[in-house]
Order: sequence, then C-alpha cells, then structure tokens
Amino acid sequence: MTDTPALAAIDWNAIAGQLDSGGHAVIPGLLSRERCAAVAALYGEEARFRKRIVMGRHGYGSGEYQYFAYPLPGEVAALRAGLYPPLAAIANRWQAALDRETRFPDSHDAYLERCHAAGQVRPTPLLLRYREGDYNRLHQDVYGALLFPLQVIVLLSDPDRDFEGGELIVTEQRVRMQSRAEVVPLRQGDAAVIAVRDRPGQGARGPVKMAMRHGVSRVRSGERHTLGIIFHDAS
Ligand SMILES: O=C(O)CCC(=O)C(=O)O
Ligand SMILES: [Fe+2]
Repeated sequence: MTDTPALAAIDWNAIAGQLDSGGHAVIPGLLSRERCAAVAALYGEEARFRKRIVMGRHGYGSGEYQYFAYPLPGEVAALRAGLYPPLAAIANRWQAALDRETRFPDSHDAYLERCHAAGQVRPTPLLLRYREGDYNRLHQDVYGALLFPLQVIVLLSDPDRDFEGGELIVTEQRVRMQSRAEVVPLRQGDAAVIAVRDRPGQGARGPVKMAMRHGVSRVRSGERHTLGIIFHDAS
C-alpha cells in the first residue's frame, strides 16, 4: 500500500493560494476509504509505535495518540516524502516573506539529515484516536529548534457515519489583536495542510506575522481517527 496516485493529482496552486490567504488548505480525497481504514487499523498494532500519549495526563485535552517508530509504515512514509517537496517550495516563500534566513532542501531525506545532525532523531508522524467526549486543546507542534512550517492532518474516519463533533479548528493571532478561529471542513480521506507555528500575512500597512494554533472540538459521539504528518523529527 505504498503507491499514492492521489499525490500526482494535487492542485498545488490552489493549495498555495489557500495557505497564503488563510494559513490552512484542504487536499480533497488524498486517501480512499479503504486506505483510511487500513491506516486507522494500525492503531492497534503496538509494535508500530515508539510512544503512546494519553492526552488527559499532560493537559493536552482528552483522547490519545501514538507516535510511529521508524521504519514508518509504507503509506505514511510515502505521504511524508511525497508531500514534502511542494510544501517546501511554499515554506521557502514564507521564510523569505518573514525575513528568515533558513531555506528548506528539495527532498525530505535531505531535511531529515539536517534534523538528525541537530539531534532531532525521533519520528513525529502520529495516529490520533478520539472517542465520545474527547478533544484536543489548541497547540503548536514544535519539537525542537528545527521546525518545518507546514504539517498535514488526514481525517481517517467518516464524519457522516463514524462520529459527530470533532472539528479541526485553526486559530490565527496578529500582534495586539485577539485570535480568529476557523473550522477546517474535512470529509473522510481529505487532508488539511496547516501552518505549524506562524505564517506571513497581509496587514493594512504591509506584511505581518500571524501566530497559528490548531486543535479539535469535542467529539459528541462515535470515534474519530486522524493521521498527523509532521515533517521535522523530535529531539
Ligand atoms: O486530530 C486532529 O484533527 C488534529 C491532530 C493534530 O493535532 C496533529 O496531527 O498535529
Ligand atoms: Fe497537532
């Protein structure tokens, strides 16, 4: 299950436009229903993971998630490597807009070499599981000094059949302003691309920096699984 034909069909101009205007974008139908089920089913395979986090124990919300161990399952590895290059092009534009010097290499292997040389060696892709009453507090997925500014979240469950509530929320905050929230509408198999920590935005008097956070509203019933793809590794 390693080929991902849907990658070739992604309209990256549309994604870049959505990211530039709102800090988040949707890739429709990245994974088929069957692939979603296969990835979600990995949750029960303990040996696939390096760590399980029970969110209530850390003040992160309610529910749980597990970080994959290396080697990543084929589907997850293919998505991480395949989504990276077009996202790196967007990330590099953002770096320039924010007057930051770091530029990201063309291939994810090259970026991981950089992470690993800096001591960020632990894999960050994760599977999340929410049941009735669970939610995820607004947060930023920062795992060390090296940070790739975009991440991807794939909705593996079907909001029409599997769960109610449980909406992905993205907030942005400009200096001296209060936060603005948006719900990212996702169907099963859709992927959200979101800013990890901040992004360039347009203010009345020129470019501004928007601080970004994301979370998940309370699942009112059923079960919701997501796959999180973060491109920097963790220290
Ligand atoms: O379950 C979600 O929609 C959010 C997952 C998340 O926070 C992440 O992948 O970083
Ligand atoms: Fe997150």
